[in-house]
Formats: sequence, structure tokens, C-alpha cells
Amino acid sequence: MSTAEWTGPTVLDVSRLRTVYPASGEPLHAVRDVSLQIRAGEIVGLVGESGSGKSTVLKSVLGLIRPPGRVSAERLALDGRELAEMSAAELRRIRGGQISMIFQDPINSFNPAWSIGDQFKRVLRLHRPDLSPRQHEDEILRLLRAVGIDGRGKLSAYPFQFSQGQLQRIMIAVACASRDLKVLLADEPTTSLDVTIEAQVLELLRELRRQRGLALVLVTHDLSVVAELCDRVMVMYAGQIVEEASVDGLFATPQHPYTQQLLRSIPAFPHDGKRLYTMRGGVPKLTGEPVGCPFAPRCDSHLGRVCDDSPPRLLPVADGGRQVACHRHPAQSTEEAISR
Ligand SMILES: Nc1ncnc2c1ncn2[C@@H]1O[C@H](COP(=O)(O)OP(=O)(O)OP(=O)(O)O)[C@@H](O)[C@H]1O
Repeated sequence: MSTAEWTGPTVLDVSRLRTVYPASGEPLHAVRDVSLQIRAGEIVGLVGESGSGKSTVLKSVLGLIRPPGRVSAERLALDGRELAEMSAAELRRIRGGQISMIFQDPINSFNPAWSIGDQFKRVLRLHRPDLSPRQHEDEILRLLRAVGIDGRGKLSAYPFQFSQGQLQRIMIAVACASRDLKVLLADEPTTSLDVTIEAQVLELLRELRRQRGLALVLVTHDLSVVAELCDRVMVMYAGQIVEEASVDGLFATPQHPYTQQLLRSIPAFPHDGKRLYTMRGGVPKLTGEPVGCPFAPRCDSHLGRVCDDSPPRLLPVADGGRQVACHRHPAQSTEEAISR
């Protein structure tokens, strides 16, 4: 079935999201003007090196950045409703109700002193007011069955009594406990799992989209997970989106030099005998305003002064929602000519 058959109206609409953390000297701009529109039933990957701001985007959307960190956005709307206009009580219902997040390390997402059953019941009390406490156990068993776990006789067990893979699936079941869930934010959900369990969790996420029409934003540094699961990809570098494309488009014809170099860094399997490409340098400092393209010092396609002196904008380069922030692309020079 094609992607279009899965996708519906925009459920998450984020425009010009900025997140700043205080640093000892200057403030650190972890996320700069990131915009994302995610449709119902769509799986969007957010990729980039460690420190590029991927997790901060998810936490900012869910309201998990604590002061003195600061988040601002022109628009941050769920299912057409601006989160900034909601009361604290409404936000508590929405978070975990319509939008949930799962994390890389499941053991740290559970309270070690509470049984799994008790942690589930707390979530059901908040997000399933239609159920009486007597119905909770049946519902928990049903939710666990949906993620492939037979919970009978296990609800009084504690998190440490489950394997990593089981806990990851239980965390997904908890995140999906609300019937109103529309968006699931997943931060490296398979990074701590071995390959067979990883395949099961990816299949489970695909199934959730199919059965419930969930929109999924998947943060990962693993491009094979993106190829396996996502419809669309956003590539982040130094707090900004540098390329956005369909998965097929990104892998077939990567446009941004960072994406090209990232793809060249993936080892071939079976090994082709060639030495693996390594990208030189590291993610730049995130303090201060960028003078030129943040990727310029590491770019194999560097054009000269324009790259060092002028930050490129993320601009559409083709039909189908493809966007790139690179001076090499003709759209950029047209834009510069217009703004001159
Ligand atoms: N609470 C915090 N206080 C200060 N700086 C932070 C905080 N959280 C993250 N940062 C910084 O913000 C930048 C982006 O971090 P973030 O964790 O969002 O990146 P990431 O792309 O998700 O990386 P990773 O893949 O390693 O998780 C980094 O420079 C990081 O050190």
C-alpha cells in the first residue's frame, strides 16, 4: 500500500521552534527555527549526528524542557489547537492523552519502586476516565497483548524483572493507553536493543500506524531504521533542518552535502573492501549567531566565500515537499538575488 493511503490531515504543526539552553558563557541554541508538519498516519524520521538537536525538538514539542531552558515557536499546534492557549489542566490531559513520547532507555522511564500494573493504572486513571478501576486489569492485559506480551500473572512484577525488549514494548503500550492518541514521539526507541528485538519493535510501530492511524516522529541516528520505517525524513545539523525529503528521494538523490557525506559514512554490507568514509571535524559550537553555513568547515562541496559568509535558508527545491539549505542549489541563488 502506498504512503498516501496512510496519511491524513496535519496533526502536529510546528513552526519556527527555537530552544535555548543557558551555557556558562553565551546561551546555547540547541534548536533554531525548526518547522515540521506531520500528518495522521505518517512516519517521519529526524536524523543527524549526536548533539544536532533531535531530542531537544521532541522534548520541546512535548513541553519537557525545564527552566532555565527556553522554548518559543510561532506555532505549536496539535490537531489544529495551539498548545500555548491551553490551560495547565488541559495540557496535562493532552500530554499522554493525544501526544506521547517513548525513550531510548526503557528502564529509566519506569519508576523502579512501582509494579508495572500500578504504573499502568496511574496512566489509565488519567487518560481513560471512561473505565472503572475494576476494568483496569482487563484493559492493561489487552494493551499488553497488542504489543505481544502476555501480562497474566505479571502485573505485580517490577521493571527490573523484565528484559530490555519487553520493557520497550511495555513502554509503547503505556504510551498508547489513551484512545485519543494521535502523535507518538519516539526518541531512539531501538538503540539499546539487539537486532532481532529491534526488528520486532519496528514492526510493532508500523502496526500501530496501520491499526490506529498514529503519526510517528522517530528520532534516530540509524539511517537503516529510517529506510525501514519512515515515509519522510528531516536531516538536522547544528540545531537546524538542512534537508527534508521523502525516504526514497533522500536515499536515491541526497541533495545536501551533509546528507551525502552522512550516507557515505554507512558501512557497506557485505563489506566491499573499500576504506570507510569518515566525515572530518565535529558538530560546531551552538553559541552565537551562525555567520555562514554551519556545515561549511566540513563540507566536501564547499563553494568559497558564500558558504563562509552567508547562512543558507531552507528552501523548496522540487515538488513533493523537498527542501534543502545549501548554496549549491539554484533556488538559493535566486532567493539571494531577490533579497539583494
Ligand atoms: N538540559 C540541557 N542543558 C544544556 N544543554 C543541553 C541540555 N540538553 C541538551 N543540551 C545540548 O543541546 C544540544 C542538542 O542536544 P540534543 O540532545 O537535543 O541532541 P541530539 O541530536 O538528540 O543528540 P543525541 O543523539 O546524542 O541524543 C547539545 O549541544 C547538548 O549538549
